[in-house]
Amino acid sequence: MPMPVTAGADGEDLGRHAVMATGITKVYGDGDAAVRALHDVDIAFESGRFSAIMGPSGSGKSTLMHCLAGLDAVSSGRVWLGDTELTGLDDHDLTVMRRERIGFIFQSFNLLPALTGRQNIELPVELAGRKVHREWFDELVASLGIEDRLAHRPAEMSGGQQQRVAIARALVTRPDVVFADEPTGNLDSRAGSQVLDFLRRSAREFGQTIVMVTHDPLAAAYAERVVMLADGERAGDIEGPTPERIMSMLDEMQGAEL
Ligand SMILES: Nc1ncnc2c1ncn2[C@@H]1O[C@H](COP(=O)(O)OP(=O)(O)OP(=O)(O)O)[C@@H](O)[C@H]1O
Repeated sequence: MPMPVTAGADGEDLGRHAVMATGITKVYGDGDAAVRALHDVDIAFESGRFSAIMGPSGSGKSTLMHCLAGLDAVSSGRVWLGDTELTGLDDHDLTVMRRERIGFIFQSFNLLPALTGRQNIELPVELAGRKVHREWFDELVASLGIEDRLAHRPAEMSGGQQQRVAIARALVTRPDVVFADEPTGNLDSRAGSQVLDFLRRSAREFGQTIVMVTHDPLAAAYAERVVMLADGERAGDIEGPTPERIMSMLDEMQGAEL
Protein backbone atom coordinates (compact mmCIF):
# COMPACT_ATOMS: atom_id res chain seq x y z
CA MET A 1 0.00 0.00 0.00
CA PRO A 2 1.66 3.29 -1.04
CA MET A 3 2.11 5.72 1.80
CA PRO A 4 1.29 9.40 1.52
CA VAL A 5 4.25 11.46 0.41
CA THR A 6 5.15 14.08 2.95
CA ALA A 7 8.09 16.42 3.04
CA GLY A 8 10.28 15.39 5.96
CA ALA A 9 13.55 16.55 7.44
CA ASP A 10 15.75 18.19 4.81
CA GLY A 11 12.90 17.85 2.33
CA GLU A 12 13.45 14.08 2.12
CA ASP A 13 10.62 12.06 0.60
CA LEU A 14 9.14 10.09 3.49
CA GLY A 15 6.77 8.21 1.19
CA ARG A 16 9.47 5.84 -0.06
CA HIS A 17 10.68 5.10 3.44
CA ALA A 18 8.99 2.91 5.99
CA VAL A 19 11.40 4.16 8.66
CA MET A 20 13.67 7.17 8.76
CA ALA A 21 15.85 8.81 11.39
CA THR A 22 17.95 11.95 11.30
CA GLY A 23 20.77 12.89 13.64
CA ILE A 24 19.94 10.35 16.32
CA THR A 25 22.20 10.19 19.33
CA LYS A 26 21.64 7.93 22.32
CA VAL A 27 23.52 8.33 25.57
CA TYR A 28 22.93 5.91 28.44
CA GLY A 29 23.59 7.20 31.96
CA ASP A 30 25.27 10.49 32.76
CA GLY A 31 28.44 12.04 34.11
CA ASP A 32 31.46 9.72 34.23
CA ALA A 33 29.20 6.71 33.68
CA ALA A 34 27.73 8.04 30.40
CA VAL A 35 27.94 5.66 27.41
CA ARG A 36 27.29 7.07 23.96
CA ALA A 37 25.67 4.13 22.13
CA LEU A 38 24.70 6.07 18.96
CA HIS A 39 26.24 9.23 17.58
CA ASP A 40 24.46 11.44 15.04
CA VAL A 41 23.08 8.59 12.91
CA ASP A 42 21.06 9.37 9.75
CA ILE A 43 19.34 6.33 8.32
CA ALA A 44 16.35 5.37 6.18
CA PHE A 45 14.83 2.02 5.26
CA GLU A 46 12.85 1.78 2.04
CA SER A 47 9.36 0.30 2.02
CA GLY A 48 9.06 -3.31 0.87
CA ARG A 49 12.71 -4.24 1.34
CA PHE A 50 14.56 -6.64 3.61
CA SER A 51 17.46 -4.79 5.26
CA ALA A 52 19.96 -5.87 7.88
CA ILE A 53 21.80 -3.86 10.52
CA MET A 54 25.19 -5.39 11.24
CA GLY A 55 28.26 -4.57 13.24
CA PRO A 56 30.53 -5.87 15.97
CA SER A 57 29.30 -6.46 19.52
CA GLY A 58 28.63 -3.15 21.24
CA SER A 59 28.42 -1.18 17.97
CA GLY A 60 24.88 0.00 18.76
CA LYS A 61 22.72 -2.35 16.65
CA SER A 62 20.13 -3.12 19.33
CA THR A 63 20.08 0.47 20.50
CA LEU A 64 19.42 1.65 16.95
CA MET A 65 16.61 -0.86 16.50
CA HIS A 66 15.03 0.08 19.83
CA CYS A 67 15.16 3.79 18.96
CA LEU A 68 13.67 3.21 15.49
CA ALA A 69 10.87 1.07 16.94
CA GLY A 70 10.00 3.55 19.68
CA LEU A 71 11.03 1.07 22.38
CA ASP A 72 13.72 3.43 23.64
CA ALA A 73 13.80 7.25 23.62
CA VAL A 74 16.58 8.99 21.67
CA SER A 75 18.74 11.58 23.47
CA SER A 76 18.51 13.80 20.38
CA GLY A 77 17.43 13.53 16.77
CA ARG A 78 14.17 12.57 15.09
CA VAL A 79 12.55 9.27 14.03
CA TRP A 80 9.65 8.74 11.58
CA LEU A 81 7.52 5.69 10.89
CA GLY A 82 6.13 6.44 7.44
CA ASP A 83 4.94 10.02 7.74
CA THR A 84 4.38 9.87 11.50
CA GLU A 85 7.10 11.30 13.70
CA LEU A 86 7.69 8.95 16.66
CA THR A 87 9.92 11.34 18.55
CA GLY A 88 7.56 13.59 20.41
CA LEU A 89 4.69 11.10 20.77
CA ASP A 90 3.57 10.44 24.33
CA ASP A 91 3.75 6.94 25.83
CA HIS A 92 0.15 6.10 25.04
CA ASP A 93 0.39 7.07 21.36
CA LEU A 94 3.71 5.24 21.06
CA THR A 95 2.17 2.08 22.49
CA VAL A 96 -0.71 2.24 20.02
CA MET A 97 1.71 2.91 17.16
CA ARG A 98 3.88 -0.08 18.10
CA ARG A 99 0.87 -2.35 18.48
CA GLU A 100 -0.81 -1.36 15.24
CA ARG A 101 2.00 -0.53 12.83
CA ILE A 102 5.10 -2.43 13.93
CA GLY A 103 5.77 -6.18 14.16
CA PHE A 104 8.53 -7.68 16.29
CA ILE A 105 10.46 -10.94 16.01
CA PHE A 106 12.79 -11.81 18.90
CA GLN A 107 15.69 -14.21 19.30
CA SER A 108 13.80 -16.02 22.07
CA PHE A 109 10.48 -16.23 20.14
CA ASN A 110 8.46 -14.75 23.08
CA LEU A 111 5.33 -16.83 22.45
CA LEU A 112 2.81 -17.09 25.28
CA PRO A 113 3.19 -20.64 26.64
CA ALA A 114 -0.46 -21.15 27.61
CA LEU A 115 -1.78 -20.27 24.15
CA THR A 116 -1.86 -22.47 21.04
CA GLY A 117 -0.04 -21.49 17.87
CA ARG A 118 -3.26 -20.11 16.40
CA GLN A 119 -4.06 -18.10 19.54
CA ASN A 120 -0.54 -16.67 19.65
CA ILE A 121 -0.79 -15.56 16.01
CA GLU A 122 -4.23 -14.02 16.44
CA LEU A 123 -3.46 -12.21 19.69
CA PRO A 124 -2.12 -8.93 18.22
CA VAL A 125 -5.15 -8.60 15.96
CA GLU A 126 -7.46 -9.10 18.92
CA LEU A 127 -5.50 -6.66 21.08
CA ALA A 128 -5.97 -4.08 18.35
CA GLY A 129 -9.74 -4.76 18.44
CA ARG A 130 -9.76 -5.93 14.84
CA LYS A 131 -10.89 -9.08 13.03
CA VAL A 132 -8.42 -11.59 11.66
CA HIS A 133 -8.20 -11.40 7.87
CA ARG A 134 -8.81 -15.07 7.11
CA GLU A 135 -7.25 -15.23 3.64
CA TRP A 136 -4.09 -13.47 4.83
CA PHE A 137 -3.89 -15.72 7.89
CA ASP A 138 -4.22 -18.84 5.72
CA GLU A 139 -1.67 -17.60 3.20
CA LEU A 140 0.84 -16.77 5.91
CA VAL A 141 0.42 -20.05 7.74
CA ALA A 142 0.68 -22.03 4.49
CA SER A 143 3.80 -20.22 3.30
CA LEU A 144 5.42 -20.72 6.71
CA GLY A 145 4.46 -24.43 6.69
CA ILE A 146 2.92 -24.35 10.18
CA GLU A 147 -0.65 -25.50 9.42
CA ASP A 148 -0.16 -28.62 11.56
CA ARG A 149 1.18 -26.65 14.55
CA LEU A 150 -1.77 -24.32 15.04
CA ALA A 151 -3.45 -26.45 17.71
CA HIS A 152 -0.19 -27.04 19.62
CA ARG A 153 1.30 -25.02 22.45
CA PRO A 154 4.86 -23.66 22.11
CA ALA A 155 6.31 -26.40 24.37
CA GLU A 156 5.16 -28.94 21.77
CA MET A 157 7.03 -27.22 18.94
CA SER A 158 10.66 -27.16 17.80
CA GLY A 159 12.56 -23.86 17.98
CA GLY A 160 12.17 -23.37 14.23
CA GLN A 161 8.43 -23.99 14.43
CA GLN A 162 8.10 -21.55 17.35
CA GLN A 163 9.97 -18.89 15.40
CA ARG A 164 7.76 -19.44 12.34
CA VAL A 165 4.67 -19.01 14.54
CA ALA A 166 6.26 -15.83 15.93
CA ILE A 167 6.84 -14.57 12.37
CA ALA A 168 3.17 -15.19 11.51
CA ARG A 169 2.24 -13.24 14.66
CA ALA A 170 4.49 -10.35 13.57
CA LEU A 171 3.05 -10.22 10.03
CA VAL A 172 -0.62 -10.96 10.67
CA THR A 173 -1.52 -7.30 11.24
CA ARG A 174 0.27 -6.31 8.00
CA PRO A 175 2.52 -3.88 9.87
CA ASP A 176 4.36 -1.04 8.15
CA VAL A 177 7.63 -2.56 9.34
CA VAL A 178 8.82 -5.72 11.07
CA PHE A 179 11.88 -5.47 13.30
CA ALA A 180 13.68 -8.77 13.82
CA ASP A 181 16.32 -8.92 16.57
CA GLU A 182 18.77 -11.82 15.92
CA PRO A 183 15.84 -14.00 14.76
CA THR A 184 18.09 -17.01 14.07
CA GLY A 185 20.23 -16.69 17.21
CA ASN A 186 18.58 -19.69 18.91
CA LEU A 187 18.15 -21.88 15.82
CA ASP A 188 20.30 -24.50 14.12
CA SER A 189 21.45 -23.63 10.62
CA ARG A 190 18.63 -25.50 8.82
CA ALA A 191 15.84 -23.91 10.86
CA GLY A 192 17.67 -20.57 10.63
CA SER A 193 17.84 -20.67 6.85
CA GLN A 194 14.10 -21.48 6.63
CA VAL A 195 13.38 -18.38 8.72
CA LEU A 196 15.71 -16.17 6.66
CA ASP A 197 14.31 -17.53 3.41
CA PHE A 198 10.83 -16.63 4.54
CA LEU A 199 11.85 -13.11 5.61
CA ARG A 200 13.38 -12.56 2.16
CA ARG A 201 10.26 -13.92 0.44
CA SER A 202 7.94 -11.81 2.57
CA ALA A 203 9.64 -8.67 1.26
CA ARG A 204 9.68 -9.88 -2.36
CA GLU A 205 6.24 -11.45 -2.52
CA PHE A 206 4.21 -9.50 0.04
CA GLY A 207 6.09 -6.19 -0.02
CA GLN A 208 6.73 -6.48 3.71
CA THR A 209 9.39 -4.09 5.05
CA ILE A 210 11.81 -5.98 7.30
CA VAL A 211 14.70 -4.59 9.34
CA MET A 212 16.82 -7.29 10.95
CA VAL A 213 19.59 -6.88 13.51
CA THR A 214 22.26 -9.57 13.35
CA HIS A 215 25.95 -10.09 13.98
CA ASP A 216 26.03 -13.11 11.63
CA PRO A 217 27.34 -12.36 8.10
CA LEU A 218 25.59 -15.46 6.71
CA ALA A 219 22.24 -14.25 8.06
CA ALA A 220 22.81 -10.66 6.90
CA ALA A 221 23.56 -11.89 3.37
CA TYR A 222 19.92 -12.94 2.97
CA ALA A 223 18.96 -9.24 3.12
CA GLU A 224 18.84 -6.96 0.08
CA ARG A 225 20.90 -4.34 1.87
CA VAL A 226 23.25 -4.32 4.85
CA VAL A 227 23.88 -1.24 6.98
CA MET A 228 27.09 -1.51 8.97
CA LEU A 229 27.59 0.16 12.35
CA ALA A 230 30.82 0.66 14.28
CA ASP A 231 31.11 2.50 17.58
CA GLY A 232 27.60 3.89 17.29
CA GLU A 233 28.14 5.39 13.84
CA ARG A 234 27.36 4.41 10.24
CA ALA A 235 30.38 2.55 8.89
CA GLY A 236 29.21 1.45 5.44
CA ASP A 237 26.38 0.14 3.31
CA ILE A 238 26.27 -2.91 1.06
CA GLU A 239 23.61 -3.35 -1.65
CA GLY A 240 23.08 -6.97 -2.71
CA PRO A 241 25.37 -8.34 0.01
CA THR A 242 27.20 -11.65 -0.07
CA PRO A 243 28.83 -13.23 3.02
CA GLU A 244 32.25 -12.53 1.45
CA ARG A 245 31.57 -8.81 0.95
CA ILE A 246 30.22 -8.49 4.47
CA MET A 247 33.20 -10.28 5.97
CA SER A 248 35.69 -8.21 4.02
CA MET A 249 34.00 -5.00 5.22
CA LEU A 250 34.17 -6.29 8.81
CA ASP A 251 37.86 -7.13 8.29
CA GLU A 252 38.55 -3.65 6.92
CA MET A 253 36.78 -2.09 9.93
CA GLN A 254 38.84 -4.18 12.33
CA GLY A 255 42.02 -3.31 10.40
CA ALA A 256 41.15 0.39 10.72
CA GLU A 257 40.86 0.01 14.50
CA LEU A 258 44.34 -1.53 14.92
N1 LIG B 1 20.70 0.10 29.10
C1 LIG B 1 21.99 0.41 28.90
N2 LIG B 1 22.68 1.10 29.82
C2 LIG B 1 23.96 1.45 29.63
N3 LIG B 1 24.66 1.15 28.52
C3 LIG B 1 24.04 0.46 27.56
C4 LIG B 1 22.67 0.05 27.71
N4 LIG B 1 22.34 -0.62 26.57
C5 LIG B 1 23.43 -0.64 25.77
N5 LIG B 1 24.45 0.02 26.36
C6 LIG B 1 25.78 0.24 25.79
O1 LIG B 1 25.62 0.85 24.53
C7 LIG B 1 26.54 0.33 23.58
C8 LIG B 1 25.79 -0.25 22.40
O2 LIG B 1 25.07 -1.40 22.85
P1 LIG B 1 24.11 -2.26 21.91
O3 LIG B 1 23.49 -3.32 22.76
O4 LIG B 1 23.21 -1.36 21.16
O5 LIG B 1 25.15 -2.91 20.89
P2 LIG B 1 24.98 -4.16 19.92
O6 LIG B 1 25.73 -3.82 18.68
O7 LIG B 1 23.54 -4.52 19.79
O8 LIG B 1 25.75 -5.30 20.71
P3 LIG B 1 25.54 -6.91 20.75
O9 LIG B 1 25.81 -7.40 19.35
O10 LIG B 1 26.61 -7.35 21.71
O11 LIG B 1 24.15 -7.15 21.22
C9 LIG B 1 27.41 -0.68 24.34
O12 LIG B 1 28.58 -0.02 24.77
C10 LIG B 1 26.53 -1.05 25.51
O13 LIG B 1 27.32 -1.46 26.61
